[in-house]
Amino acid sequence: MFILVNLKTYPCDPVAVADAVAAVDETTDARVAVAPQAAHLERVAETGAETWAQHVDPIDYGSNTGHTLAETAADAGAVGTLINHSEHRLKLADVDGSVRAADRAGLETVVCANNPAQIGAAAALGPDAVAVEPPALIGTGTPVSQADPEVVEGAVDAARNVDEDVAVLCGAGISTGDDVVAAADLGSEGVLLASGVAKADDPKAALEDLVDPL
Ligand SMILES: O=C[C@H](O)COP(=O)(O)O
Repeated sequence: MFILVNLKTYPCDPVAVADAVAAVDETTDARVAVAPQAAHLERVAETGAETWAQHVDPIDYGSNTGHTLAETAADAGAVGTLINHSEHRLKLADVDGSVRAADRAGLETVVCANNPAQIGAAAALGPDAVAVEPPALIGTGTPVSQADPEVVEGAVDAARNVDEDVAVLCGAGISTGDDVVAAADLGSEGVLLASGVAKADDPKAALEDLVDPL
């Protein structure tokens, strides 16, 4: 299982969480990675934790003020990027452009989408993975894998019907090892989560709980 921890703009210490990610990754067969804010990419990558960007823009080198260039994220140590999060929504053409930009820079891609229909569209753009996240469950602590299993199964089917090589993750409310096991049982190859780790009093203990049953 792939466990990708998105730090969003939560007021956590990104280096401390990254240290915990790196340490827990050593103890498990699961793959554990962290996605800090763009300004923290380099410091986080220096911990040795697998580091992802939260976003890259559909641009190339040039006159693009205030944007995130995929190559710059890669230079800072990112090995992958989220694209089209519910909290950073893109037009379909821009999702496509961001996937192309990430490919150009050698970044792995996870395109997020709200529901199975959008997952099918996202999978058609050829990312490495898609992640289904019902917006209503994000940040609630109610795990999509246990509260809305149909959406995860639907996403797995939708992606498989388009491109069997695109992995499917799920996210929203995931915070325990039981939630991760439930996601795996539904056909998900990973989970995308944030508050369960970024807002935890002890992020390392939260990560240990996530991987414990794997
Ligand atoms: O990117 C992560 C997702 O939005 C899930 O967030 P959450 O784990 O706080 O529900």
